[in-house]
Amino acid sequence: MLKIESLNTYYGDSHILRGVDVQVPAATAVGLLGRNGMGKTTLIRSLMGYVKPASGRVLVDGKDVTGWAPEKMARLGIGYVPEGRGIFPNLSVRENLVMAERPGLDGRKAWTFERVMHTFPRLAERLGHGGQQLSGGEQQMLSIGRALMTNPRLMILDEATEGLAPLIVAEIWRVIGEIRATGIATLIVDRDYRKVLGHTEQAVVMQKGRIELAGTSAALAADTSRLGEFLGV
Ligand SMILES: Nc1ncnc2c1ncn2[C@@H]1O[C@H](COP(=O)(O)OP(=O)(O)OP(=O)(O)O)[C@@H](O)[C@H]1O
Repeated sequence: MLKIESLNTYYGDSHILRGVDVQVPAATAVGLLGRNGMGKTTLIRSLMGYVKPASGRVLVDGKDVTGWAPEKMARLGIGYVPEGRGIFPNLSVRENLVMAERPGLDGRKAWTFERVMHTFPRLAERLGHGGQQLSGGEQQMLSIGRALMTNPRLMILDEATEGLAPLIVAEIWRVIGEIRATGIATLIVDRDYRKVLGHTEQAVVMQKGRIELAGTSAALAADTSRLGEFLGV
């Protein structure tokens, strides 16, 4: 459903993305791997409309949506959980969730407030708390919950487990598994390449703004020498 073709993005004079091609087929989980600073977040920000690519195309269901604003991309059914979380700190947990609620493009309401509560019991216990009163892990859950309330067809998760305690990290991976099982396509960035490869069907590895490796996650996981070369593991 998402196709990125020959994307080039600059920050000022710095050429960051250098002809990136990535596809996320419907209901498929794709991992985006690469060391720090290789361009993963820039790729996501370019496809979501936060940064304007200099050239190349972003296609959703074959339609050219390059340069569309983030709100318009969200209305196409793309849920984005940004690195560093995207919640409203001054609103309560309930308000953060309810304001995000909307049916999917096809009218589906698979994800409701009740279901998000069921998925994240911790949030259910803190409905009246303000976003800023939550722990880092709870904020991350709220950020994922907000994206799910939009009933997306594709979820983009950028470093959703970063800086969290092991138990919370395990909880987030469990939820990622649940999201996948409901047929939502996912694009997952995470430092834990084993977990990424274990939770995706396909993966790409970025190095200095280029896709250097791409294939099934199983094949990439088996090619430890090449993974080591690009991920430094
Ligand atoms: N707003 C910006 N202005 C200028 N350069 C930037 C900006 N954001 C990122 N960069 C640079 O672009 C390059 C790619 O960064 P990006 O954040 O996309 O990498 P990443 O693979 O997501 O890594 P990380 O895991 O560290 O976020 C880096 O060299 C970074 O320093």
